[in-house]
Amino acid sequence: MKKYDVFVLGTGTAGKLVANRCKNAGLKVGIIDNREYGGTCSQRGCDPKKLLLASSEAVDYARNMQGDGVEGEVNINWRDAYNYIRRYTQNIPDNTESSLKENGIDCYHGDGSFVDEKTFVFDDTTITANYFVIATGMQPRPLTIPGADHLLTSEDFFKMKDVPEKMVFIGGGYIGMEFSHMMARAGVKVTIIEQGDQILSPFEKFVADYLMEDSIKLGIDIKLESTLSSVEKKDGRFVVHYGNEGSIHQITTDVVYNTTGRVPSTKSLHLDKAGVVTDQGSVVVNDCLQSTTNERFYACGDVTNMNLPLTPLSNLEGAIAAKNIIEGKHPLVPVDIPSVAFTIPQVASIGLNEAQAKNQNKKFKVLKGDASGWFNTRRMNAGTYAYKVLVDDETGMVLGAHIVSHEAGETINLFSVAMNHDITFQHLQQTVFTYPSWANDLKSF
Ligand SMILES: Cc1cc2nc3c(=O)[nH]c(=O)nc-3n(C[C@H](O)[C@H](O)[C@H](O)COP(=O)(O)OP(=O)(O)OC[C@H]3O[C@@H](n4cnc5c(N)ncnc54)[C@H](O)[C@@H]3O)c2cc1C
Ligand SMILES: NC(=O)c1ccc[n+]([C@@H]2O[C@H](COP(=O)([O-])OP(=O)(O)OC[C@H]3O[C@@H](n4cnc5c(N)ncnc54)[C@H](O)[C@@H]3O)[C@@H](O)[C@H]2O)c1
Repeated sequence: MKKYDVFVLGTGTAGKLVANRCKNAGLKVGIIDNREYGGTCSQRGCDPKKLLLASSEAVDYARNMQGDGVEGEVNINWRDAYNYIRRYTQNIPDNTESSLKENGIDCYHGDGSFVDEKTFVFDDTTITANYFVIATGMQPRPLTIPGADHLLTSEDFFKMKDVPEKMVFIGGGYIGMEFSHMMARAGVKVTIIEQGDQILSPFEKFVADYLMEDSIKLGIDIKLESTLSSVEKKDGRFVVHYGNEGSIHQITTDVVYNTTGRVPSTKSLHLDKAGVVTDQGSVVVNDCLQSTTNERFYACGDVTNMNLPLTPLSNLEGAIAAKNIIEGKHPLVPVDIPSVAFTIPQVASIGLNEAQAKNQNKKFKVLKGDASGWFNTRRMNAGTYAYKVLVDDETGMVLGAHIVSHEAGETINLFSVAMNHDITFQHLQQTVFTYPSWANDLKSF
């Protein structure tokens, strides 16, 4: 039997942060993970994805500049790119664990569950704690269609040593689109089967449509309003059956990735025995990130029912959960959250889209345009560049911004500063920026 002030489940972005903050405040802290330490973002999410993307970006840049200063064919060497991410990820588990231990946190490995409101058990160890923190994140959504066991996930993507000739992604969300763009640039014939009527459904249709057009030009075959029905293995390949407009179609391919979303990792924890209520697996928390049904429990990161599952939010929520455990009442103040899909071009967004602003009866003006001919894209033959910004008539504040461009993920951060610090769009436009730069383009929006 071990007793802690705080016991954290999960060693990803959120879990590590809570554990370290609580320990630094003088509390006795233990942490556990049921797999290697370090979590999703650094090992099987954002970071390895961006490392892989670096070669796609380099190739794309060089190809666009052919005949305008660059000559010679440039291609992606996937095996080298695979080794490149391995070199980055391989030390993360050990480094994460040793840094937690050096801070005086007790580190455990195991797959445990709750037996009552204050007791967690794994192997032959029993843990009691004043506070438990659930930071177990999410995992790929399992599908139940016939042949589901043939489907690979985003985790398998990062273990792929060589690229096949053909690939199918089920789901054209963040992961499906980001991976498709990398694969198409590596020479793979990609098909996306997406049940919705647009790709990247959380994004404003105006910018998602530009990406749709670019993706098609890149050679990606996108089947919208199409739902996967089954997958069968045939002669060492896979036949994907999907429904569209009432009939069933099929595609033969080498690999099929399930990129239909992610679900909270809470099933094996038996949170019900601890009196912690969940909603579709997500831990239901109040604005202090405390379980609404057991005050000994906090939750943060992807596993909560609070925010979008993104790394900056796992960080933010981890910090708030720690502050509440250490000091008491510190509610999470709602913030405007920027988000970007790392395709080429990138699609980025913050705040309300036009339909949402109308539904909320806002009075606003829409600044929208195609900037493909502007200097920033022209100088690198980068092609697509478009924006839509919603500005409140009364306050002059930005209600929402939506951009598709080579650097949309950076430009959107300027809107985040403005929206989160009450800077009007006019003041943003009046700011002096470097020239020529993407930030400076805001003056012409
Ligand atoms: C392919 C991909 C690309 C992404 N790209 C981006 C991006 O570019 N930008 C961005 O902001 N976000 C991105 N995300 C999302 C981002 O990775 C997550 O939001 C973030 O990692 C969540 O952090 P977390 O600490 O909440 O959970 P995690 O990092 O998932 O940590 C949860 C930890 O809990 C452990 N765990 C699970 N179950 C148990 C259990 N029963 N007992 C003990 N431990 C358990 C897990 O092993 C894991 O170590 C991406 C995700 C994926 C999959
Ligand atoms: N750049 C980033 O910030 C980034 C990158 C990757 C992941 N993420 C995070 O991870 C989360 C999960 O990403 P994701 O791409 O797995 O999920 P997602 O929710 O973004 O996309 C899933 C897509 O699959 C479609 N779909 C679901 N079931 C289907 C079916 N049976 N047949 C066909 N299509 C189907 C959905 O309509 C949706 O478009 C995201 O919500 C995001 O928060 C962020």
